[in-house]
Order: sequence, then structure tokens, then C-alpha cells
Amino acid sequence: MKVWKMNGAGNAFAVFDARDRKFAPDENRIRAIAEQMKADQVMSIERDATVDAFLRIWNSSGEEVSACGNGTRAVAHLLLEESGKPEVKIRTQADVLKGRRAGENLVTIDMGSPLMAWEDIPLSEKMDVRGVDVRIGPMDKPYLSKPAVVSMGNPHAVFFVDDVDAYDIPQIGPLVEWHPLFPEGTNVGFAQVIDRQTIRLRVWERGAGLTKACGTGACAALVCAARAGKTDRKAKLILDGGELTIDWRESDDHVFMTGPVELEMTFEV
Ligand SMILES: N[C@@H](CCC[C@H](N)C(=O)O)C(=O)O
Repeated sequence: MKVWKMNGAGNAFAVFDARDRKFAPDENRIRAIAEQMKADQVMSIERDATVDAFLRIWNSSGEEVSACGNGTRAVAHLLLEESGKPEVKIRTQADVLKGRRAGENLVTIDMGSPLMAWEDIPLSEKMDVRGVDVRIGPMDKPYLSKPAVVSMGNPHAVFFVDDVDAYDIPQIGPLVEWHPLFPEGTNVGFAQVIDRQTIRLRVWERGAGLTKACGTGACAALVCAARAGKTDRKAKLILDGGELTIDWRESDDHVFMTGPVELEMTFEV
């Protein structure tokens, strides 16, 4: 079976070609692969007669998840190269996503519409998604509170802060990731608005920890920022491992994510 080690803006992936061979790892196997290949997510490309491929995604902690923006960009890169087509369609558990080339080693994915209803994120109770009741720090004086929430096919909570580097993300991230308000857990973003077209972002990913970049996290941060009037609908997101351009199109509500993809190595197992 062919295996690719790839990254999207530093978000690291081990991608298995399961189109002609069965790949059905259990959680322990996923954890071992992720550790050995230093991958944030393990993914498999499977056949799907209605689209170019089905993409299965596991977090490095072992559980299967429904969406991965950078991973979809990485796999779109492989399928675009392989097929020579101008556009590929990839089914994930969340949606059918379209990918196309945006330059050399640059790929754009149409991530579809963000989900804003509290049940869709999901939250465990009805709440204003523009700032939910989560507080970090002393009860009377929390130093972080009211993250905005949205689903990009997976749950995201985004704290808007003055300085992303002032927070101990590995300490705070897990407290929010499995807060009772999020029955399926959540990815946790720390977003600093630099100007109306620029956001600095760090993400504590559900089931993977602090990664160098999170594609759905970048989409979530832009949507939450634009929804609150903090930025325009198109902005550059500066992550630890690279930059992503996110464009939340007004005409059809779709979010487009563009950024770099790197194929680090290919081998057979
Ligand atoms: N790295 C991803 C997100 C992967 C899944 C996430 N950790 C989750 O549990 O939802 C991205 O680029 O979007």
C-alpha cells in the first residue's frame, strides 16, 4: 500500500492509499502510526463511485473524525496531480468538498457553509453562539471567557485575544476541549485580530493537541471574526506553520481555504 507523508501549512499527515487494499486500523494502530510518523492526523483515501475519493480521517489520539481542512487540501493535491483534472471532489463524513489548484503547491478547497445553530456545533444546551458561557481562570475574574463557536463540519470554539503568545495553550486547550458544553469535544482557537484582513491564530486541536496549523480552525476563526464585525470576510490567517487565505463568500455563504501543501515522502508498506 502506498503511503504519503504530507503537510498543509505545517499540519502533519500520514495518508494511506486504501483504494485497492483494505485499511481498517483500530485506535491503538492509529496512535502508533501517528507517533511513528509524527502526524497530527492519519487519513485513508478510499474508492467512492460518485466522487473522486472518500477521505477517512483519524486524529492522532485514535478516534475517527468528520472533517480536516488541511488534510483535504493535501489529498486534493495528490488527486489533482494524479488525474490531471482541474477540480476534484472529495467526500468526507461531513460533506462533499471540491478542491482545485491555486498555484504551484497551493490548493483551494470549497469548505461549504459554516453551521451556526447551537445544535449543529453541537453544544449541550441552547446558547448564543457568538459568545458561549465558558470561563477560564478565577470565577470572579476569568482571564478568558465567551469563545465564539461554529461548526466547519467539526466543532470549533474561538477565543479572541490581544496577544496569542501570552496564553499557555497546552494548559488551557484541554480544559475547553472537553468542557461539558461540548458533548463531542471541540477544537479550540486563539485568534488575535491584527487588522481587518489579518488574523494570527493558534489552535489546540481536539484529539491532536497544539498543531502548527488547523484548516477548519482557520475557517472557523475567520467566520467568527467576520460575523462579529472584527474583520472583512476575506483575510490572511497566520499560523505557526504557514499562512492560509480564507474567503467567506457572500453570494453563497461558502468558505474557501487556500494554502500550501508539501509532499515530504512517499513509500510502500
Ligand atoms: N487539522 C484539521 C482538523 C482535524 C480534526 C480535528 N482535530 C477535529 O477533531 O475535529 C484541519 O486542518 O482542519
